[in-house]
Amino acid sequence: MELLKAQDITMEFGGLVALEQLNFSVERGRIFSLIGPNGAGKTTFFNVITGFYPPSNGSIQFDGVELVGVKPEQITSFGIARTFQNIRLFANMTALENVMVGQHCRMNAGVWGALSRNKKTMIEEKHVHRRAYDLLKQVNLHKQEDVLAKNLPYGEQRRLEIARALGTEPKLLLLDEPSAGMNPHETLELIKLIGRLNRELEITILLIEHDMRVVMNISDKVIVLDYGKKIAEGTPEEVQSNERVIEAYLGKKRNR
Ligand SMILES: Nc1ncnc2c1ncn2[C@@H]1O[C@H](COP(=O)(O)OP(=O)(O)OP(=O)(O)O)[C@@H](O)[C@H]1O
Repeated sequence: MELLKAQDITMEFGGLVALEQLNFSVERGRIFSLIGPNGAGKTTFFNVITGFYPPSNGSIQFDGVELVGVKPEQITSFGIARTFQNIRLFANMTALENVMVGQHCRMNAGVWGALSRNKKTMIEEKHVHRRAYDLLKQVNLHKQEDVLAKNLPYGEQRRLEIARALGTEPKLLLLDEPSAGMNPHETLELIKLIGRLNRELEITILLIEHDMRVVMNISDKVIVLDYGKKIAEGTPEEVQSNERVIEAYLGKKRNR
């Protein structure tokens, strides 16, 4: 069954059409990869799903709810979380604090509760603290709970971003180039982590990825964009041998 369904999504920036009448579905419980050459529109699509860019046309249904026109914070509370191509952590906060911030949208205490530090707020804070630690455990970073984000190695910063995203309790996790800058060992750990989140926490995953080893290893389905259009969709094997995909990557017969 579809968890996310985008219909006829067009995104224009001035005269540039970054996405053109894109139809795109992600089935619940699966791992989908979104690939395509540089500038194909992959990150733009993430920005449209998460409400950062209102599309010029089209609709996106998530778990039966329309997302177009909804603010990013509300989309997060519906159950969509993301990580970014360029890591966006709070550099001077510890690993644990970064994850605690991620849980903000699921907390009940408002500003007054936090300031007055009443009993209810204190209990909630304790809960948030414990859950943040559990999430660090999920990504195998619990031993680094007190390390400032900026002092973590690159691969660990990427895993911390994932833990922070998990704090929002997503049904759908969008990962933008999660393996970028990772060494082979870190990449292998990432592949295992993504598989575990999908299997054990039943999180549906859509990832943008350039590393074909990652894509081929973990994807149930691969969707290929080129110049804002979907040019192929299928299993990793099907997509790998698709003529249009090979042309797009090798730059043959390009007419734009
Ligand atoms: N805010 C913006 N204003 C103007 N043009 C934009 C904006 N964001 C993206 N674009 C353009 O839209 C097109 C698609 O960009 P996008 O970043 O989505 O591609 P991508 O497939 O994610 O590329 P990469 O793999 O290099 O990250 C590009 O031509 C880009 O320059």
